[in-house]
Amino acid sequence: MTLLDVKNLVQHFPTGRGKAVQAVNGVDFTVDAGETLALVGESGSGKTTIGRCVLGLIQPTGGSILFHGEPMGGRRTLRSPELRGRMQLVFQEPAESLDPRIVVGRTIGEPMAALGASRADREKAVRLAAQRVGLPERLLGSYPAELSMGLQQRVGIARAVVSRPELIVLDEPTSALDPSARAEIIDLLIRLQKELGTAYLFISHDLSTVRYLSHRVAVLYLGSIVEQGPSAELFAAPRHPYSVGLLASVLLPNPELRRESTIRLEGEIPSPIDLPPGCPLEGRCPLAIARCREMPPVETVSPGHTVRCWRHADVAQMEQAVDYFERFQIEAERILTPAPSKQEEQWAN
Ligand SMILES: Nc1ncnc2c1ncn2[C@@H]1O[C@H](COP(=O)(O)OP(=O)(O)OP(=O)(O)O)[C@@H](O)[C@H]1O
Repeated sequence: MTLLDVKNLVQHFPTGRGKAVQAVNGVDFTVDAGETLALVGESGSGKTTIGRCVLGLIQPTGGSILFHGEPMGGRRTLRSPELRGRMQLVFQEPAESLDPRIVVGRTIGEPMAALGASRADREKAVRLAAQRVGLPERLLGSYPAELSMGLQQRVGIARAVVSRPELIVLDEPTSALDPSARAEIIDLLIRLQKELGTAYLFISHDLSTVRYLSHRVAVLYLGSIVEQGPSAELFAAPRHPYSVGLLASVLLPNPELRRESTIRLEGEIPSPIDLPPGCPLEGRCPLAIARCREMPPVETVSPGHTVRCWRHADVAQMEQAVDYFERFQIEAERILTPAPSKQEEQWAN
């Protein structure tokens, strides 16, 4: 069942000099009940802006966002009475999203209070949510500053799941965490999705976590989705030069896995105020031809997989030999598996 249907979404922010930051430029995607769609891209590619539009927090310049077939925006936001508790948000910085003066048990219960739950129901829901996210009950009376960053993020997630929402927008939920807390939070999010059937819109620039969590991936560049497809397919055989560049850049730090990438992106990202008339990647793409400079690429669609690139057939051919999927598996495991502690090492020997 389609939960969220985003069509031709456009978000431009006027700069005051007759120009505008073209943050989102005609984006289409859907999210089904219970699935995870990852929005990936470098800083400034428009991920957070899309998340804010989806939750009705900003009014898009154009296009439509349907949640259960009804448009978002105007008075219909995640806080409107009809949608309260059905959509939630988890932020990147747990400390900033929690009120330092309020004990975490009360913070977790906020969505239930907004729904008008009785005190007894609220307390029951808070205990259940804390249990679900692995937050010991004795910590419910603590203040955020008394908890580690990983536990603070568990509080943020408990607050998001307490009302059993259908959709959670997760905005870089693990990027502020150390590797071991990150791995735990990823496992937790996967488990919660299985238990509760919640859909996730997972915003991230970190491809190694995206690979673990998402069913489908949409790759954003300068406010456009350049490639979108099933996660396994996109990681195994990316079809857009930008996706290849992103994947290769994650693998580059590890010399064991490094391979001379066939496609390297160099040069400056154009300004979102002055986007080029053709493909926005043209100036950085080693495969670019005259047509790329002159005309924006049309979207090529094969079942479940879209790509916007005039050279996509050549990319597919060039990248066939690279098993990114296998390389990612190894690299993601290396990144996500915490090094054993000194004590563990002593026990092992
Ligand atoms: N309120 C605003 N006014 C003007 N420009 C904005 C506003 N919000 C975002 N932008 C611009 O829109 C573009 C997209 O920003 P956005 O925060 O959505 O990107 P992002 O991919 O989420 O980046 P990051 O990973 O750094 O959060 C950027 O150029 C940003 O400067």
